[in-house]
Amino acid sequence: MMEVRQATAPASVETATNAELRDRYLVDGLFADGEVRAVYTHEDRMVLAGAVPAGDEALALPAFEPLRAAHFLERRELGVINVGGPGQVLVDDAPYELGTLDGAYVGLGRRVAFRGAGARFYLVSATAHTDHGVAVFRRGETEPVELGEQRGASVRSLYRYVWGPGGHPSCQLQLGVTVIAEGSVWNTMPPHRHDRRTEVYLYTGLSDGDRVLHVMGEPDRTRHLWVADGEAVISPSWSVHAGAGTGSYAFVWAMAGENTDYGDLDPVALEAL
Ligand SMILES: O=C(O)C(=O)C[C@H](O)C(=O)CO
Repeated sequence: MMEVRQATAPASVETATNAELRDRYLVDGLFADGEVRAVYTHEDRMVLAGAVPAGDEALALPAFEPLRAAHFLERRELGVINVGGPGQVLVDDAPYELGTLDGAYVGLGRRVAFRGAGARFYLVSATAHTDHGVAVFRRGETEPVELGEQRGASVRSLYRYVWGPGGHPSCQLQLGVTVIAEGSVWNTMPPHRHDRRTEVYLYTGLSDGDRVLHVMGEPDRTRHLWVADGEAVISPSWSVHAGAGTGSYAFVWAMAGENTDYGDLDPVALEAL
């Protein structure tokens, strides 16, 4: 199943009802046992998906009809983060083991499937013009960038997996995981946007009763979304993206667009919000 969402204009956010905001920017219901569920957004043509293998069967990544392709990665590259228990990503039948919050990059042209009851694979894809191979990223072996401060309740560790020069090369995709420290609540504070890319956050590790208050929109007219575990938010290039959790959490960030320079972001001063 693949849902298609259109690109949106910044001014429409100010007057949108809560239901309209959620329909346009919140992605829920991605994870269902034995299925691959996907959303195609026309914002930089990113695809987000959840793949949940059940039993011992391999679960193949389908060539969803809206792609009009013989197979999913015919004209695309893929990032994978396992947000569940241990499992395998099969790339052209070769197995790669991924533990919780480990990641993988799969380049143009390859066939992908997933295996492992208990694993939950979050997938992000962008259009691609050349093959950048296959790579696995282990959170335990990745040196994080430490950000934030205790007085602002924003201490967090940012694990960069695919992030442009210095990281594994890609056509467009950038991908990583940020883990909020115990006792901190804020991600991406102070916030930013990046005019040259779309970014998507998938929140994970939240307990059932907790939520993240995710802030979006143009800096001087922000709105918010309440987001639960396993839900994602699409941030078009004009939108700030930041959030505060009511409990501990992590999130997967992924970007696609004009460049692969992680540092190409436009900071927004708190006074401008
Ligand atoms: O907590 C943070 O700060 C982030 O993780 C920021 C994201 O990586 C991001 O928004 C990159 O543009």
